[in-house]
Amino acid sequence: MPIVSQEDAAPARTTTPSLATRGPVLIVGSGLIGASIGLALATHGVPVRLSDASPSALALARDVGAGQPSADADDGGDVRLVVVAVPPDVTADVVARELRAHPGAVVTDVASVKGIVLEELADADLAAEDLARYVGSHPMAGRERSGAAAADADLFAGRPWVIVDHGSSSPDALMAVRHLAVDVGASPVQLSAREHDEAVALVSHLPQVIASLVASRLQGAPESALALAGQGLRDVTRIAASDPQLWAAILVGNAGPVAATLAAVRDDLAALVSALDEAAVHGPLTPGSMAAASGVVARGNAGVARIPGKHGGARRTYGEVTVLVPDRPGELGRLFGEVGEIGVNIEDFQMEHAPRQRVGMAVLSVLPASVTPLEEALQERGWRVVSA
Ligand SMILES: NC(=O)C1=CN([C@@H]2O[C@H](COP(=O)(O)OP(=O)(O)OC[C@H]3O[C@@H](n4cnc5c(N)ncnc54)[C@H](O)[C@@H]3O)[C@@H](O)[C@H]2O)C=CC1
Ligand SMILES: O=C(O)C(=O)Cc1ccc(O)cc1
Repeated sequence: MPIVSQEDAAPARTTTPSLATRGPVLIVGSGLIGASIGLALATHGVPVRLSDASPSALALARDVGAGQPSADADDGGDVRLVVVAVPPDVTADVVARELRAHPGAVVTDVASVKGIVLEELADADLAAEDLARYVGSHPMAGRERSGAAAADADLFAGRPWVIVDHGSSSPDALMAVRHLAVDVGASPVQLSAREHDEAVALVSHLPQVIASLVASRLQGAPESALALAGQGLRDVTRIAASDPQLWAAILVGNAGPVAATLAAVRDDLAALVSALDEAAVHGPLTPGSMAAASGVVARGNAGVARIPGKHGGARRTYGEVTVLVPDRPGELGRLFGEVGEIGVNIEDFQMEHAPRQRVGMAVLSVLPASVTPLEEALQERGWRVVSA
């Protein structure tokens, strides 16, 4: 996300925007998620006010065009929607504070854990009519970088956005949060706090812990070993670059479901380690060791086949076209432009780099029927296509 001057940033407007969400919207916590929501709304003309405990985080979010600091806001009117986008351990306190501060507003939060926020809110001594204006939510999109510098207006496009009715959320409040999700391009999914927390323990919190554990084994590895790293290691460890403090709050905030999921992995791991120990001592053909090893990989095959496609629908099998791309500025953009001119949609994309080579391999996922025509058209245009 490029830094833009305040003059270039989307202006706050009071005119009726094209979205269902009505402003002013106040975003409390203008880091990665808060600023991404602010950008998505502000670029469609919704007036967005920002606040943050950190003045520098606030200034950065303003500079990327995510909205106006609430102290400077000149958009008139009362806040209609407050989005709390602070770390999970302070979320309930901030939600309670904002419910009291804006008696006419719907308040939502985007914390990655939902049960603990509800438990803490129950202790906040809020009036029933105030609690009715609160709806928990969680956009299932993010990245391994924090802060507004990594914000992206398209972060939520095509992603699920979980909405949690705590039992006495008002229909108007639920509708306002659904509108927010849809307006930023996401698909609302209603779940209970418990259903949410158990689901994210498996699909989000477990992958984070495993990525971190794998990457932590690399700390003392010799350079000569690291130089052999390929795409598999990069795929498994991308999210190991995440913020330790934020993730500590997420993991302890969802301690029960995360511990249960990790215990199941520990049992699978213990069985494999014991089979491999036997094979190490008695040889690779020791009875049971092949079955134990292939079982781990085969059960992984079955699991990975169940991950839905990029917009949450059934997983599609795409064909791949691999193209060698010179390691020069602009070459990838030229490739994408030419694939567009050829009339083929890129469904997914991966860049693979071999250490010390001056080319990268762009792996384009396209509909199976497009593979051969695309390969031929790219070759005619002078691209080096790697045959499957
Ligand atoms: N990072 C991710 O990929 C995702 C994060 N989330 C959730 O979104 C929330 C925000 O996460 P990020 O934007 O990634 O974090 P971030 O670190 O980029 O931003 C959090 C911001 O909150 C501010 N803040 C902290 N305490 C505050 C307080 N008491 N009052 C006002 N501001 C305060 C910080 O100064 C910071 O600017 C978290 O609850 C997280 O669980 C949800 C989906 C994805
Ligand atoms: O980067 C990824 O693949 C993610 O899955 C990001 C993410 C991180 C935390 C969340 O609460 C939700 C999504």
